[in-house]
Amino acid sequence: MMMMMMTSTTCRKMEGALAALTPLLLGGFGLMALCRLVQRLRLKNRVRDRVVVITGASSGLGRECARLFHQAGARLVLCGRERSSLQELAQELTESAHGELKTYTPCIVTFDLSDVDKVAMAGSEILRQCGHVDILINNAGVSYRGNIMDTHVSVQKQIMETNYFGPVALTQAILQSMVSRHSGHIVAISSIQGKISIPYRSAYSASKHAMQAYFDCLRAEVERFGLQVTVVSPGYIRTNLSINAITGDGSKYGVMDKTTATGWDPAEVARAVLTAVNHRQKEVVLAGLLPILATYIRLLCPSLFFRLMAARARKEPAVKAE
Ligand SMILES: NC(=O)C1=CN([C@@H]2O[C@H](COP(=O)(O)OP(=O)(O)OC[C@H]3O[C@@H](n4cnc5c(N)ncnc54)[C@H](OP(=O)(O)O)[C@@H]3O)[C@@H](O)[C@H]2O)C=CC1
Ligand SMILES: CCCCCCCCCCCCCCCC(=O)OCC(=O)COP(=O)(O)O
Repeated sequence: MMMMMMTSTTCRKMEGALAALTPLLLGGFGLMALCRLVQRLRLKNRVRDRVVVITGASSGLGRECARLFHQAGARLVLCGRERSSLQELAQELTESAHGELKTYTPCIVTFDLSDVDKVAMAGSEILRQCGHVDILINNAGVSYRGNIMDTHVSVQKQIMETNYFGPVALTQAILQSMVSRHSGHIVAISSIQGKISIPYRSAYSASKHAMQAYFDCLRAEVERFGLQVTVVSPGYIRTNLSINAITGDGSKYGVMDKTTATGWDPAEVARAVLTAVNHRQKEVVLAGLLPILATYIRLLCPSLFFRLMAARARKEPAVKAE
């Protein structure tokens, strides 16, 4: 009986508290919904009907960017080395259900980023086909696993050619047209490894540091022409990057690393790229607490960072066994 009384008293108290809280809760939810509505109304679509070139569109992050930018009404130019995988993607996009936005059949341009002459020709071909480029997303890239002592210089060059000189050559090929039109946005997909260097990634990290420096410089130089430059620095993303990575002797690494397998969803990173374009963000760092902390330690207390990295190098093998 005592128990029932207590329960019914508690229930009444709870009902009273709930009644008092309800307007507050409803007000809170209402306010949140209103904020979201305002945010959506404020969100500009700077992609609709625009010519958007995406390198490395055949897989991973590039593929997700292609899906998202296509849905947002972009006129896509899909780039990669293999026509068949890009054709398959173009077909998937063309056949996918559309919302109320007009969508376009993507164009395809194939070239190898490590051949700068071919890259320049591809840039001209893109301009010939589309007239101009509104947004260039330098996404394609290749990673590397190995220690410096056992890595052939040709491998160091190969990674720099694909990840740095390729994007530089493509940007250069399209830049003059953007400057003449006083309009254009160039996105560079770098990495958190463009900000900190970790052991056994020399070539990759160097290429991403170079990319960061080049595009920071470009941003400053082209601002007066009304052009935008965004550098995106993600942490691990769940793609085939580690499988496609090359080792010190140039062979394929071929392993899906745990860090990659448990990384960010590429669709989520693609959404951040779209938001960066729509909001004209100059820099986006998309990483967890530890990598971000590491970038601050590198900046504010380099000696600690060097000790941490040396300890990491001692602990980890250069190339993991399968
Ligand atoms: N996955 C991750 O953890 C992270 C990735 N990034 C960056 O994201 C970008 C996309 O990589 P991700 O999607 O993860 O990896 P994927 O390996 O899935 O995709 C890489 C893309 O780059 C293209 N590519 C590679 N080499 C060349 C070349 N020589 N010429 C032309 N295209 C080339 C590939 O196209 P194809 O082989 O069909 O020619 C492929 O479409 C890269 O710049 C990477 O550094 C940044 C941080 C973390
Ligand atoms: C006293 C405080 C201790 C704090 C410890 C901080 C040190 C943590 C080190 C963190 C290193 C993060 C590395 C992140 C690397 C990364 O996300 O790279 C993204 C990529 O580009 C992945 O390419 P990969 O080919 O390497 O898979």
